[in-house]
Amino acid sequence: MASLPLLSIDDVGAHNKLDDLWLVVDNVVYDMTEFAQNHPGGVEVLLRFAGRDATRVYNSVHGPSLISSELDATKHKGRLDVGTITPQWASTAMASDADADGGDAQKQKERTPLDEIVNLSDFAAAAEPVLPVQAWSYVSTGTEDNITRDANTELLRRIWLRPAVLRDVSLPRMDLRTTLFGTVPLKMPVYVAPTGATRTGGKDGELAIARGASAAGIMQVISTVASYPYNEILAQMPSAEDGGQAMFQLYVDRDHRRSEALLTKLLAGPHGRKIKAVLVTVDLPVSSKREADERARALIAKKRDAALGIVPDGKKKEAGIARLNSSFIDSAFSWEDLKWLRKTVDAAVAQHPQGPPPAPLPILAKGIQRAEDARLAMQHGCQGIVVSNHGGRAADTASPAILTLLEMHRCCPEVFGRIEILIDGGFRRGSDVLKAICLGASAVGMGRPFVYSVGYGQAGVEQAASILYDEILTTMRLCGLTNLMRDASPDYVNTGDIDHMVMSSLHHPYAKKPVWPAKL
Ligand SMILES: Cc1cc2nc3c(=O)[nH]c(=O)nc-3n(C[C@H](O)[C@H](O)[C@H](O)COP(=O)(O)O)c2cc1C
Repeated sequence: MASLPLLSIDDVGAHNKLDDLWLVVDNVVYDMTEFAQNHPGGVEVLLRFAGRDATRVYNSVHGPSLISSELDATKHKGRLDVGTITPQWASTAMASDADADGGDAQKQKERTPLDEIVNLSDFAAAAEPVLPVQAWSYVSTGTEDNITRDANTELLRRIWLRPAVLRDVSLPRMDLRTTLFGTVPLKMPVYVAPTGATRTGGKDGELAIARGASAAGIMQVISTVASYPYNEILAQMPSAEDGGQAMFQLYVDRDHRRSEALLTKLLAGPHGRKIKAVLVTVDLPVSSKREADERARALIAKKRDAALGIVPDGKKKEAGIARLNSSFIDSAFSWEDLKWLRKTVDAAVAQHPQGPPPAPLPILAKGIQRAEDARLAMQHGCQGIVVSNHGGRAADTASPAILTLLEMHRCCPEVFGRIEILIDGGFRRGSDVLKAICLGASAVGMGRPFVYSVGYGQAGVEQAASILYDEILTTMRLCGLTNLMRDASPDYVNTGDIDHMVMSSLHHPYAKKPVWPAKL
Protein backbone atom coordinates (compact mmCIF):
# COMPACT_ATOMS: atom_id res chain seq x y z
CA MET A 1 0.00 0.00 0.00
CA ALA A 2 2.86 2.37 0.84
CA SER A 3 3.93 2.36 -2.82
CA LEU A 4 0.57 3.66 -4.00
CA PRO A 5 0.43 7.28 -5.20
CA LEU A 6 -1.09 9.99 -3.03
CA LEU A 7 -4.42 11.22 -4.37
CA SER A 8 -6.23 14.37 -3.36
CA ILE A 9 -9.94 14.56 -2.54
CA ASP A 10 -10.42 16.29 -5.91
CA ASP A 11 -8.73 13.38 -7.71
CA VAL A 12 -11.14 11.00 -6.01
CA GLY A 13 -14.15 13.28 -6.45
CA ALA A 14 -13.70 13.28 -10.24
CA HIS A 15 -14.60 9.56 -10.36
CA ASN A 16 -18.17 9.81 -9.21
CA LYS A 17 -20.23 8.05 -11.86
CA LEU A 18 -21.50 4.57 -12.49
CA ASP A 19 -19.01 4.01 -15.31
CA ASP A 20 -16.15 5.57 -13.38
CA LEU A 21 -16.62 4.86 -9.70
CA TRP A 22 -13.90 5.35 -7.10
CA LEU A 23 -14.34 5.48 -3.38
CA VAL A 24 -12.21 5.67 -0.26
CA VAL A 25 -12.11 3.14 2.57
CA ASP A 26 -9.62 3.55 5.40
CA ASN A 27 -7.73 6.18 3.38
CA VAL A 28 -7.16 3.82 0.42
CA VAL A 29 -8.73 4.75 -2.90
CA TYR A 30 -10.42 1.90 -4.77
CA ASP A 31 -11.73 1.73 -8.32
CA MET A 32 -15.09 -0.01 -7.89
CA THR A 33 -16.35 0.51 -11.46
CA GLU A 34 -16.31 -3.15 -12.47
CA PHE A 35 -17.03 -4.58 -9.05
CA ALA A 36 -20.07 -2.35 -8.58
CA GLN A 37 -22.11 -4.50 -10.96
CA ASN A 38 -21.34 -7.60 -8.86
CA HIS A 39 -21.64 -6.03 -5.43
CA PRO A 40 -23.91 -8.39 -3.44
CA GLY A 41 -25.49 -5.34 -1.84
CA GLY A 42 -26.35 -3.82 -5.21
CA VAL A 43 -24.86 -0.95 -7.14
CA GLU A 44 -26.96 1.84 -5.61
CA VAL A 45 -25.28 1.90 -2.27
CA LEU A 46 -21.88 2.23 -3.97
CA LEU A 47 -23.10 4.95 -6.26
CA ARG A 48 -24.12 7.01 -3.27
CA PHE A 49 -20.52 7.10 -2.13
CA ALA A 50 -18.96 7.45 -5.60
CA GLY A 51 -16.06 9.91 -5.40
CA ARG A 52 -16.39 10.10 -1.60
CA ASP A 53 -15.23 8.49 1.62
CA ALA A 54 -17.24 5.36 2.43
CA THR A 55 -15.18 4.19 5.40
CA ARG A 56 -17.81 4.38 8.06
CA VAL A 57 -20.67 2.88 6.10
CA TYR A 58 -18.34 0.15 4.83
CA ASN A 59 -17.05 -0.70 8.31
CA SER A 60 -20.52 -1.01 9.74
CA VAL A 61 -21.09 -4.13 7.64
CA HIS A 62 -17.75 -5.45 6.35
CA GLY A 63 -14.44 -6.45 7.87
CA PRO A 64 -11.47 -4.23 7.00
CA SER A 65 -9.80 -6.80 4.75
CA LEU A 66 -12.78 -7.76 2.60
CA ILE A 67 -12.46 -4.97 0.07
CA SER A 68 -8.70 -5.31 -0.45
CA SER A 69 -8.99 -9.06 -0.89
CA GLU A 70 -12.00 -8.84 -3.26
CA LEU A 71 -10.43 -6.24 -5.53
CA ASP A 72 -7.23 -7.10 -7.34
CA ALA A 73 -4.21 -4.82 -6.93
CA THR A 74 -4.87 -2.95 -10.19
CA LYS A 75 -8.00 -1.50 -8.57
CA HIS A 76 -6.12 -0.09 -5.60
CA LYS A 77 -5.62 3.36 -7.08
CA GLY A 78 -3.81 5.22 -4.36
CA ARG A 79 -3.72 6.53 -0.83
CA LEU A 80 -5.80 9.49 0.14
CA ASP A 81 -3.68 12.59 0.70
CA VAL A 82 -5.14 13.48 4.08
CA GLY A 83 -3.65 16.94 3.82
CA THR A 84 -6.27 17.77 1.18
CA ILE A 85 -9.24 16.85 3.38
CA THR A 86 -11.65 19.77 3.82
CA PRO A 87 -14.21 20.15 6.63
CA GLN A 88 -16.94 19.39 4.11
CA TRP A 89 -15.25 16.13 3.03
CA ALA A 90 -14.74 15.17 6.67
CA SER A 91 -18.38 15.75 7.49
CA THR A 92 -19.60 13.62 4.59
CA ALA A 93 -17.11 10.92 5.54
CA MET A 94 -18.80 10.80 8.93
CA ALA A 95 -22.17 10.37 7.28
CA SER A 96 -22.26 6.74 8.10
CA ASP A 97 -25.20 4.37 8.21
CA ALA A 98 -24.25 3.23 11.66
CA ASP A 99 -21.35 3.33 14.00
CA ALA A 100 -18.81 0.74 13.02
CA ASP A 101 -17.61 -2.03 15.27
CA GLY A 102 -20.90 -2.93 16.89
CA GLY A 103 -21.59 0.37 18.63
CA ASP A 104 -19.52 3.29 19.76
CA ALA A 105 -16.75 2.98 22.28
CA GLN A 106 -18.60 4.65 25.14
CA LYS A 107 -21.60 2.40 24.74
CA GLN A 108 -19.34 -0.64 24.56
CA LYS A 109 -18.04 0.19 28.00
CA GLU A 110 -21.60 0.11 29.31
CA ARG A 111 -22.21 -3.39 27.97
CA THR A 112 -23.19 -5.91 30.64
CA PRO A 113 -20.02 -7.64 31.83
CA LEU A 114 -19.60 -11.11 30.34
CA ASP A 115 -19.51 -12.80 33.73
CA GLU A 116 -23.05 -11.54 34.37
CA ILE A 117 -24.40 -13.30 31.28
CA VAL A 118 -26.03 -16.53 32.42
CA ASN A 119 -28.19 -17.56 29.49
CA LEU A 120 -28.46 -16.91 25.76
CA SER A 121 -31.26 -14.38 26.10
CA ASP A 122 -28.94 -12.27 28.26
CA PHE A 123 -26.73 -11.77 25.19
CA ALA A 124 -29.65 -10.17 23.35
CA ALA A 125 -30.55 -8.01 26.34
CA ALA A 126 -26.93 -6.86 26.60
CA ALA A 127 -26.70 -6.08 22.88
CA GLU A 128 -29.89 -4.07 22.46
CA PRO A 129 -28.82 -0.90 24.29
CA VAL A 130 -25.34 -0.81 22.77
CA LEU A 131 -25.80 -1.77 19.12
CA PRO A 132 -26.48 0.97 16.58
CA VAL A 133 -30.17 1.04 15.72
CA GLN A 134 -29.67 -0.35 12.25
CA ALA A 135 -27.50 -3.23 13.44
CA TRP A 136 -30.04 -4.12 16.13
CA SER A 137 -32.92 -3.96 13.65
CA TYR A 138 -31.07 -6.05 11.11
CA VAL A 139 -30.17 -8.82 13.55
CA SER A 140 -33.14 -8.96 15.88
CA THR A 141 -36.10 -8.75 13.57
CA GLY A 142 -37.75 -11.14 11.19
CA THR A 143 -40.13 -10.55 8.31
CA GLU A 144 -43.19 -8.29 8.54
CA ASP A 145 -44.92 -8.94 11.90
CA ASN A 146 -42.28 -11.33 13.29
CA ILE A 147 -44.94 -13.99 13.84
CA THR A 148 -42.75 -16.90 12.75
CA ARG A 149 -39.68 -15.55 14.53
CA ASP A 150 -41.55 -15.53 17.83
CA ALA A 151 -43.47 -18.75 17.26
CA ASN A 152 -40.21 -20.64 16.67
CA THR A 153 -39.36 -20.19 20.34
CA GLU A 154 -42.91 -20.22 21.67
CA LEU A 155 -43.71 -23.66 20.32
CA LEU A 156 -40.54 -25.16 21.73
CA ARG A 157 -41.71 -23.93 25.12
CA ARG A 158 -45.04 -25.68 24.68
CA ILE A 159 -43.38 -29.08 24.45
CA TRP A 160 -43.12 -30.69 27.86
CA LEU A 161 -40.26 -32.88 28.95
CA ARG A 162 -40.97 -36.35 30.39
CA PRO A 163 -38.06 -36.89 32.77
CA ALA A 164 -37.17 -40.44 33.73
CA VAL A 165 -35.85 -40.80 37.29
CA LEU A 166 -33.61 -43.12 39.28
CA ARG A 167 -31.10 -43.65 36.51
CA ASP A 168 -27.41 -43.37 37.12
CA VAL A 169 -26.60 -39.94 35.67
CA SER A 170 -23.24 -39.49 37.37
CA LEU A 171 -20.90 -37.24 35.46
CA PRO A 172 -18.44 -39.82 34.06
CA ARG A 173 -21.32 -41.54 32.26
CA MET A 174 -22.48 -38.40 30.47
CA ASP A 175 -21.82 -38.07 26.75
CA LEU A 176 -23.10 -35.23 24.55
CA ARG A 177 -20.93 -35.91 21.52
CA THR A 178 -22.11 -36.62 18.03
CA THR A 179 -20.67 -37.16 14.57
CA LEU A 180 -22.18 -35.45 11.55
CA PHE A 181 -21.98 -36.99 8.07
CA GLY A 182 -20.27 -40.01 9.63
CA THR A 183 -16.96 -38.17 9.91
CA VAL A 184 -17.34 -34.77 11.58
CA PRO A 185 -17.09 -34.91 15.38
CA LEU A 186 -18.87 -32.33 17.53
CA LYS A 187 -18.63 -31.93 21.29
CA MET A 188 -22.42 -31.49 21.32
CA PRO A 189 -25.04 -31.49 18.55
CA VAL A 190 -24.96 -27.71 18.15
CA TYR A 191 -23.64 -25.46 15.39
CA VAL A 192 -23.51 -21.74 14.70
CA ALA A 193 -26.04 -20.97 11.95
CA PRO A 194 -24.81 -18.82 9.07
CA THR A 195 -25.40 -15.11 9.53
CA GLY A 196 -24.45 -12.54 6.91
CA ALA A 197 -22.67 -9.36 8.00
CA THR A 198 -21.97 -10.77 11.46
CA ARG A 199 -19.78 -7.75 12.11
CA THR A 200 -22.99 -5.91 12.92
CA GLY A 201 -22.86 -7.75 16.27
CA GLY A 202 -19.25 -6.93 17.09
CA LYS A 203 -16.11 -5.94 15.27
CA ASP A 204 -14.50 -9.38 14.99
CA GLY A 205 -17.71 -10.86 13.56
CA GLU A 206 -17.12 -14.23 11.91
CA LEU A 207 -13.47 -14.28 13.03
CA ALA A 208 -14.55 -14.43 16.67
CA ILE A 209 -17.08 -17.13 15.84
CA ALA A 210 -14.43 -19.19 14.04
CA ARG A 211 -12.09 -19.06 17.04
CA GLY A 212 -14.81 -19.50 19.65
CA ALA A 213 -16.64 -22.34 17.89
CA SER A 214 -13.38 -24.22 17.31
CA ALA A 215 -12.38 -23.85 20.94
CA ALA A 216 -15.82 -25.06 22.03
CA GLY A 217 -15.75 -28.10 19.74
CA ILE A 218 -18.77 -27.07 17.69
CA MET A 219 -19.01 -25.93 14.09
CA GLN A 220 -19.57 -22.63 12.35
CA VAL A 221 -21.46 -22.21 9.10
CA ILE A 222 -19.89 -19.40 7.07
CA SER A 223 -22.38 -17.27 5.16
CA THR A 224 -21.95 -16.33 1.49
CA VAL A 225 -22.32 -12.73 2.64
CA ALA A 226 -19.86 -12.92 5.53
CA SER A 227 -18.25 -9.67 6.69
CA TYR A 228 -14.76 -11.10 6.28
CA PRO A 229 -13.07 -12.98 3.42
CA TYR A 230 -13.75 -16.73 3.74
CA ASN A 231 -10.09 -17.67 3.91
CA GLU A 232 -9.45 -15.18 6.69
CA ILE A 233 -12.28 -16.75 8.70
CA LEU A 234 -11.05 -20.27 8.00
CA ALA A 235 -7.50 -19.27 8.94
CA GLN A 236 -8.70 -18.69 12.53
CA MET A 237 -9.33 -22.41 12.90
CA PRO A 238 -6.81 -25.22 13.34
CA SER A 239 -5.64 -26.97 10.16
CA ALA A 240 -7.96 -29.58 8.67
CA GLU A 241 -5.58 -32.29 9.94
CA ASP A 242 -5.85 -30.87 13.45
CA GLY A 243 -9.63 -30.80 13.43
CA GLY A 244 -10.40 -27.42 11.83
CA GLN A 245 -13.93 -27.75 10.46
CA ALA A 246 -16.73 -25.55 9.18
CA MET A 247 -19.65 -25.64 6.80
CA PHE A 248 -20.33 -23.16 4.03
CA GLN A 249 -23.71 -21.60 3.28
CA LEU A 250 -24.35 -20.82 -0.36
CA TYR A 251 -26.74 -18.30 -1.82
CA VAL A 252 -26.75 -19.19 -5.50
CA ASP A 253 -25.91 -16.18 -7.64
CA ARG A 254 -28.15 -15.31 -10.60
CA ASP A 255 -25.00 -15.73 -12.67
CA HIS A 256 -24.10 -19.34 -11.86
CA ARG A 257 -20.57 -18.78 -13.10
CA ARG A 258 -19.98 -16.52 -10.15
CA SER A 259 -21.09 -19.24 -7.72
CA GLU A 260 -18.87 -21.73 -9.55
CA ALA A 261 -15.87 -19.42 -9.21
CA LEU A 262 -16.64 -18.78 -5.55
CA LEU A 263 -16.92 -22.50 -4.72
CA THR A 264 -13.75 -23.34 -6.60
CA LYS A 265 -11.77 -20.60 -4.88
CA LEU A 266 -13.08 -21.78 -1.51
CA LEU A 267 -13.02 -25.57 -1.83
CA ALA A 268 -9.81 -25.87 -3.84
CA GLY A 269 -8.13 -23.16 -1.77
CA PRO A 270 -5.69 -23.41 1.13
CA HIS A 271 -8.44 -24.06 3.69
CA GLY A 272 -10.76 -26.01 1.39
CA ARG A 273 -10.46 -29.24 3.34
CA LYS A 274 -11.93 -27.63 6.45
CA ILE A 275 -15.29 -27.29 4.70
CA LYS A 276 -17.33 -30.34 5.64
CA ALA A 277 -20.60 -29.52 3.88
CA VAL A 278 -22.28 -26.98 1.63
CA LEU A 279 -25.66 -25.69 2.78
CA VAL A 280 -27.58 -24.19 -0.10
CA THR A 281 -30.20 -21.78 1.18
CA VAL A 282 -33.55 -22.40 -0.45
CA ASP A 283 -36.01 -20.40 1.63
CA LEU A 284 -35.13 -16.95 0.35
CA PRO A 285 -35.49 -16.83 -3.45
CA VAL A 286 -36.34 -13.16 -3.06
CA SER A 287 -35.69 -10.61 -0.35
CA SER A 288 -38.36 -10.72 2.29
CA LYS A 289 -39.96 -7.65 3.82
CA ARG A 290 -37.89 -6.73 6.85
CA GLU A 291 -39.73 -3.68 8.01
CA ALA A 292 -37.75 -2.68 11.07
CA ASP A 293 -34.53 -3.04 9.10
CA GLU A 294 -35.91 -0.85 6.34
CA ARG A 295 -37.32 1.76 8.70
CA ALA A 296 -33.97 2.09 10.44
CA ARG A 297 -32.21 2.35 7.11
CA ALA A 298 -34.57 5.02 5.84
CA LEU A 299 -34.07 7.10 8.95
CA ILE A 300 -30.31 6.89 8.74
CA ALA A 301 -30.35 7.52 4.99
CA LYS A 302 -32.22 10.76 5.64
CA LYS A 303 -29.51 11.98 7.99
CA ARG A 304 -26.81 10.81 5.63
CA ASP A 305 -28.34 12.49 2.59
CA ALA A 306 -28.60 15.72 4.54
CA ALA A 307 -24.89 15.50 5.35
CA LEU A 308 -24.02 14.61 1.75
CA GLY A 309 -26.15 17.46 0.45
CA ILE A 310 -28.40 15.09 -1.48
CA VAL A 311 -31.93 16.34 -1.94
CA PRO A 312 -34.28 13.39 -1.48
CA ASP A 313 -36.66 12.85 -4.39
CA GLY A 314 -39.33 11.58 -2.02
CA LYS A 315 -39.68 8.37 -4.02
CA LYS A 316 -36.62 6.28 -3.48
CA LYS A 317 -36.94 3.58 -0.88
CA GLU A 318 -33.81 2.59 1.05
CA ALA A 319 -33.28 -1.13 1.35
CA GLY A 320 -32.24 -2.50 4.76
CA ILE A 321 -29.01 -4.47 5.26
CA ALA A 322 -30.84 -7.74 4.69
CA ARG A 323 -32.29 -6.64 1.37
CA LEU A 324 -29.00 -5.16 0.23
CA ASN A 325 -27.22 -8.37 1.13
CA SER A 326 -29.50 -10.62 -0.88
CA SER A 327 -30.17 -8.76 -4.09
CA PHE A 328 -27.94 -11.10 -6.15
CA ILE A 329 -29.75 -14.34 -5.27
CA ASP A 330 -31.03 -16.51 -8.11
CA SER A 331 -34.80 -16.67 -7.76
CA ALA A 332 -35.01 -19.17 -10.64
CA PHE A 333 -33.02 -21.80 -8.73
CA SER A 334 -35.07 -25.01 -8.55
CA TRP A 335 -34.82 -28.72 -7.69
CA GLU A 336 -33.27 -29.66 -11.03
CA ASP A 337 -30.47 -27.15 -10.45
CA LEU A 338 -29.21 -29.30 -7.58
CA LYS A 339 -27.54 -31.45 -10.27
CA TRP A 340 -25.54 -28.42 -11.37
CA LEU A 341 -24.59 -27.76 -7.76
CA ARG A 342 -23.48 -31.36 -7.22
CA LYS A 343 -21.30 -31.18 -10.34
CA THR A 344 -19.89 -27.81 -9.35
CA VAL A 345 -19.02 -28.90 -5.82
CA ASP A 346 -17.45 -32.16 -7.04
CA ALA A 347 -15.39 -30.32 -9.65
CA ALA A 348 -14.28 -27.72 -7.11
CA VAL A 349 -13.08 -30.20 -4.47
CA ALA A 350 -11.32 -32.26 -7.15
CA GLN A 351 -9.16 -29.23 -7.92
CA HIS A 352 -7.74 -29.19 -4.41
CA PRO A 353 -3.98 -29.88 -4.46
CA GLN A 354 -4.61 -33.05 -2.44
CA GLY A 355 -7.02 -34.29 -5.11
CA PRO A 356 -10.63 -35.39 -4.70
CA PRO A 357 -11.73 -36.28 -1.15
CA PRO A 358 -12.64 -39.90 -0.30
CA ALA A 359 -16.38 -39.16 -0.21
CA PRO A 360 -18.49 -36.51 -1.94
CA LEU A 361 -18.87 -33.32 0.07
CA PRO A 362 -22.37 -33.35 1.58
CA ILE A 363 -24.89 -30.86 0.16
CA LEU A 364 -27.79 -29.82 2.39
CA ALA A 365 -30.89 -27.83 1.46
CA LYS A 366 -31.27 -25.13 4.11
CA GLY A 367 -34.75 -23.76 4.64
CA ILE A 368 -37.10 -26.77 4.44
CA GLN A 369 -40.54 -25.74 5.67
CA ARG A 370 -42.83 -28.62 4.67
CA ALA A 371 -42.61 -32.41 4.68
CA GLU A 372 -42.93 -32.70 0.89
CA ASP A 373 -39.75 -30.70 0.43
CA ALA A 374 -37.82 -32.80 2.95
CA ARG A 375 -38.66 -35.82 0.84
CA LEU A 376 -37.85 -34.03 -2.41
CA ALA A 377 -34.47 -32.95 -1.06
CA MET A 378 -33.64 -36.56 -0.28
CA GLN A 379 -34.90 -37.71 -3.70
CA HIS A 380 -32.73 -35.06 -5.37
CA GLY A 381 -29.61 -36.42 -3.74
CA CYS A 382 -29.13 -34.04 -0.82
CA GLN A 383 -27.20 -35.64 2.01
CA GLY A 384 -29.17 -33.58 4.48
CA ILE A 385 -31.57 -30.75 5.09
CA VAL A 386 -31.86 -27.85 7.48
CA VAL A 387 -35.41 -27.53 8.74
CA SER A 388 -35.53 -23.77 8.98
CA ASN A 389 -37.56 -20.69 8.20
CA HIS A 390 -34.46 -18.49 8.32
CA GLY A 391 -35.23 -17.56 11.92
CA GLY A 392 -38.54 -16.03 10.80
CA ARG A 393 -36.75 -13.95 8.19
CA ALA A 394 -38.26 -15.68 5.12
CA ALA A 395 -42.09 -15.94 4.76
CA ASP A 396 -43.77 -14.57 7.86
CA THR A 397 -46.39 -16.96 9.32
CA ALA A 398 -44.49 -19.93 7.85
CA SER A 399 -44.55 -22.92 10.22
CA PRO A 400 -42.33 -22.76 13.27
CA ALA A 401 -39.36 -25.07 12.63
CA ILE A 402 -40.25 -27.59 15.36
CA LEU A 403 -43.73 -27.97 13.84
CA THR A 404 -42.17 -28.81 10.48
CA LEU A 405 -40.05 -31.46 12.19
CA LEU A 406 -43.18 -33.01 13.70
CA GLU A 407 -44.94 -32.81 10.32
CA MET A 408 -42.08 -34.81 8.83
CA HIS A 409 -42.70 -37.59 11.35
CA ARG A 410 -46.30 -37.79 10.21
CA CYS A 411 -45.87 -37.23 6.50
CA CYS A 412 -42.39 -38.37 5.42
CA PRO A 413 -40.96 -40.53 8.24
CA GLU A 414 -38.73 -42.30 5.73
CA VAL A 415 -36.24 -39.38 5.70
CA PHE A 416 -35.20 -39.93 9.33
CA GLY A 417 -32.05 -41.99 9.53
CA ARG A 418 -31.41 -41.64 5.79
CA ILE A 419 -30.20 -38.04 5.63
CA GLU A 420 -28.86 -35.63 8.23
CA ILE A 421 -31.65 -33.47 9.63
CA LEU A 422 -30.40 -30.20 11.00
CA ILE A 423 -32.80 -27.66 12.43
CA ASP A 424 -32.68 -24.02 13.50
CA GLY A 425 -35.04 -21.23 14.51
CA GLY A 426 -35.74 -19.95 18.00
CA PHE A 427 -33.58 -22.40 19.97
CA ARG A 428 -32.33 -20.64 23.08
CA ARG A 429 -32.05 -23.27 25.81
CA GLY A 430 -30.31 -26.57 26.28
CA SER A 431 -33.75 -28.08 26.83
CA ASP A 432 -34.83 -26.76 23.39
CA VAL A 433 -31.87 -28.60 21.85
CA LEU A 434 -32.70 -31.78 23.72
CA LYS A 435 -36.31 -31.67 22.49
CA ALA A 436 -35.21 -31.42 18.85
CA ILE A 437 -32.73 -34.27 19.26
CA CYS A 438 -35.47 -36.38 20.88
CA LEU A 439 -37.59 -35.64 17.83
CA GLY A 440 -34.98 -36.87 15.37
CA ALA A 441 -32.77 -33.87 14.59
CA SER A 442 -29.05 -34.58 14.13
CA ALA A 443 -27.96 -31.13 15.30
CA VAL A 444 -29.39 -27.74 16.18
CA GLY A 445 -28.26 -24.37 14.85
CA MET A 446 -28.48 -20.97 16.48
CA GLY A 447 -28.16 -17.64 14.73
CA ARG A 448 -28.95 -14.49 16.70
CA PRO A 449 -27.49 -15.55 20.07
CA PHE A 450 -24.08 -16.03 18.49
CA VAL A 451 -24.26 -12.74 16.59
CA TYR A 452 -24.88 -10.96 19.89
CA SER A 453 -22.13 -12.95 21.59
CA VAL A 454 -19.49 -11.56 19.21
CA GLY A 455 -19.93 -8.23 20.99
CA TYR A 456 -17.57 -9.85 23.50
CA GLY A 457 -15.28 -11.32 20.85
CA GLN A 458 -14.11 -14.93 21.03
CA ALA A 459 -14.76 -15.06 24.79
CA GLY A 460 -18.44 -14.29 24.19
CA VAL A 461 -18.80 -17.05 21.62
CA GLU A 462 -17.11 -19.53 23.92
CA GLN A 463 -19.33 -18.45 26.78
CA ALA A 464 -22.48 -18.90 24.67
CA ALA A 465 -21.35 -22.41 23.72
CA SER A 466 -20.42 -23.22 27.29
CA ILE A 467 -23.80 -22.06 28.62
CA LEU A 468 -25.51 -24.30 26.09
CA TYR A 469 -23.30 -27.24 26.94
CA ASP A 470 -24.10 -26.91 30.63
CA GLU A 471 -27.81 -26.53 29.99
CA ILE A 472 -27.96 -29.58 27.71
CA LEU A 473 -25.91 -31.61 30.17
CA THR A 474 -28.06 -30.64 33.14
CA THR A 475 -31.32 -31.25 31.27
CA MET A 476 -30.07 -34.68 30.20
CA ARG A 477 -29.22 -35.59 33.78
CA LEU A 478 -32.54 -34.30 35.06
CA CYS A 479 -34.34 -36.36 32.42
CA GLY A 480 -32.34 -39.57 32.85
CA LEU A 481 -30.36 -39.59 29.61
CA THR A 482 -26.65 -40.38 29.71
CA ASN A 483 -25.63 -40.69 26.06
CA LEU A 484 -27.55 -38.02 24.17
CA MET A 485 -27.58 -39.38 20.64
CA ARG A 486 -28.11 -42.96 21.81
CA ASP A 487 -30.77 -42.35 24.45
CA ALA A 488 -32.79 -39.45 23.04
CA SER A 489 -36.19 -40.51 21.74
CA PRO A 490 -39.69 -39.04 21.33
CA ASP A 491 -40.62 -40.81 24.58
CA TYR A 492 -38.93 -38.00 26.49
CA VAL A 493 -41.25 -35.31 25.15
CA ASN A 494 -44.95 -34.59 25.34
CA THR A 495 -45.99 -32.63 22.26
CA GLY A 496 -49.73 -32.83 23.06
CA ASP A 497 -50.13 -29.08 23.35
CA ILE A 498 -49.10 -28.52 19.74
CA ASP A 499 -50.05 -31.83 18.10
CA HIS A 500 -53.31 -30.39 16.80
CA MET A 501 -51.25 -28.00 14.66
CA VAL A 502 -49.29 -30.75 12.93
CA MET A 503 -50.54 -31.59 9.44
CA SER A 504 -51.89 -35.14 9.40
CA SER A 505 -51.28 -35.60 5.69
CA LEU A 506 -49.69 -33.67 2.88
CA HIS A 507 -53.09 -32.28 1.94
CA HIS A 508 -55.40 -29.89 3.70
CA PRO A 509 -57.74 -31.98 5.87
CA TYR A 510 -60.96 -30.72 4.30
CA ALA A 511 -60.56 -27.69 1.98
CA LYS A 512 -60.50 -28.59 -1.69
CA LYS A 513 -59.03 -26.54 -4.49
CA PRO A 514 -61.93 -24.98 -6.40
CA VAL A 515 -61.97 -24.87 -10.18
CA TRP A 516 -61.96 -21.30 -11.48
CA PRO A 517 -63.76 -19.55 -13.02
CA ALA A 518 -66.80 -20.53 -11.00
CA LYS A 519 -69.60 -22.18 -12.96
CA LEU A 520 -72.54 -19.86 -12.41
C1 LIG B 1 -28.55 -11.47 11.29
C2 LIG B 1 -28.88 -12.73 10.55
C3 LIG B 1 -28.29 -12.97 9.32
C4 LIG B 1 -28.57 -14.16 8.65
N1 LIG B 1 -27.92 -14.41 7.48
C5 LIG B 1 -28.12 -15.60 6.86
C6 LIG B 1 -27.38 -15.93 5.70
O1 LIG B 1 -26.53 -15.16 5.23
N2 LIG B 1 -27.64 -17.11 5.11
C7 LIG B 1 -28.57 -18.00 5.60
O2 LIG B 1 -28.78 -19.07 5.03
N3 LIG B 1 -29.25 -17.72 6.72
C8 LIG B 1 -29.05 -16.56 7.37
N4 LIG B 1 -29.72 -16.29 8.52
C9 LIG B 1 -30.61 -17.30 9.09
C10 LIG B 1 -29.83 -18.21 10.07
O3 LIG B 1 -28.92 -19.02 9.38
C11 LIG B 1 -30.76 -19.11 10.87
O4 LIG B 1 -31.61 -19.80 10.00
C12 LIG B 1 -31.59 -18.34 11.91
O5 LIG B 1 -30.84 -17.29 12.46
C13 LIG B 1 -32.02 -19.27 13.02
O6 LIG B 1 -32.86 -18.60 13.91
P1 LIG B 1 -32.39 -17.94 15.29
O7 LIG B 1 -31.70 -16.67 14.96
O8 LIG B 1 -33.69 -17.75 16.00
O9 LIG B 1 -31.49 -18.92 15.99
C14 LIG B 1 -29.47 -15.09 9.20
C15 LIG B 1 -30.08 -14.83 10.43
C16 LIG B 1 -29.79 -13.66 11.10
C17 LIG B 1 -30.43 -13.42 12.43
